[in-house]
Amino acid sequence: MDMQAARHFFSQLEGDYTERLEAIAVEIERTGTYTLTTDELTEGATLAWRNSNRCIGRLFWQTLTVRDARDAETFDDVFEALVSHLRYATNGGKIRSTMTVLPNKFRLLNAQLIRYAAYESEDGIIGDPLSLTITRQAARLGWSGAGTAFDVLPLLITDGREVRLYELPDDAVLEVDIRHETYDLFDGRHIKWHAVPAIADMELEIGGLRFTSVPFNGWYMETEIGARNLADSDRYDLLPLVGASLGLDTSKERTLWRDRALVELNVAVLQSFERAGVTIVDHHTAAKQFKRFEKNEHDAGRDVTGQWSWLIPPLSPAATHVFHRHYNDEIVTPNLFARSGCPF
Ligand code: HEM
Ligand SMILES: N=C(Nc1cccc(CNC[C@@H]2CCCN2)c1)c1cccs1
Repeated sequence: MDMQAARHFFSQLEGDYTERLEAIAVEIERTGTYTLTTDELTEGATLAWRNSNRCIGRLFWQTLTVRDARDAETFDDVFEALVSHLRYATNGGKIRSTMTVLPNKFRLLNAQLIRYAAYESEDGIIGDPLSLTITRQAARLGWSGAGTAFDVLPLLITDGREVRLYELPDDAVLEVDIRHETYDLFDGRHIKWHAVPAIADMELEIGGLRFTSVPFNGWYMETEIGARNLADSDRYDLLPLVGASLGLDTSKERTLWRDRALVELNVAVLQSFERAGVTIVDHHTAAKQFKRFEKNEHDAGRDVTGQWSWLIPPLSPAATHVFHRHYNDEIVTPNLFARSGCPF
């Protein structure tokens, strides 16, 4: 552990940290590491969001709620913290951006707090193909779902020695029925999606310290659901069904039936979340908010870093300003990284 990384972090905070840095130097001398206060942890997590190059939602970086659960001792403490996180963040649909910092000793095998299970059947996969592995792991631990395409997976929590399985209570998992106000897009099939996206497989780095268990949520941009989760051929693959339900000529690409199906599927997602009173942002509004973020950062004398290929939305990217400018993809800390330790 080096003082250099600690000095870099504290130099970004308001105020004089000379004495604090001297105390940290002593702590590192004695223990090889140092401990952040809850306030320092909160500030660091907030800066990490501001530095997340792939995130289009950064205008609201100062609104993050950070819950310090580093005192969790048992598996039950961890589960309670996660359920409490989901209830607080969901807030009846008025979603609050939240991060819970757990002790590094505990880790979630789930990539997201809420994900749908996947089952292999003779006519293909039922549910979310991304969940095939975790569903098998849950089954090995005695879990069996109802077998529908939208079975919420249990949490798999490990302390490095054993894995324990916890079912989320229904009141911690808000879901939205996806229906178009004008068309029956799914030929009567019941399609839904969960309200809160909560990432559980990334690590937070602040001042040279790695926090390896920091589930965090925001709200969805509709394209994540309508242009990827429900549309990708290796996810729910609904475009052919939507195209047929709209009466489009799906026999050849040049009718652009796929593009028409995508637009109506994304309209249905926006209409459904709005009808349910659940926070969501469309990709045009999200891009305009990101433009305001760019201006705020410039006015604050800071350079914006970003990764163009992730910042452009998957639907009509060139209709947003993001597509038409370059971003410096330099990685600054504090930041959030994929679990493998590298940021990409
Ligand atoms: C508040 C509403 C938010 C919106 C609408 C939003 C939107 C997005 C979108 C659309 C992506 C790309 C995801 C993908 O394509 O898979 C993304 C990436 C990301 N966001 Fe945000 N975000 C929000 C809040 C947050 C918060 C609260 C954090 C953390 C404190 C955060 C950190 C990140 C990170 C680290 C990535 C990159 C993920 C990766 O590398 O896999 N975002 N965001
Ligand atoms: N709206 C969100 N979307 C988001 C953000 C970060 C990461 C992810 C998940 N990315 C991985 C998925 C799954 C494969 C490709 N995309 C989603 C948020 C999730 C947590 C806070 S905001």
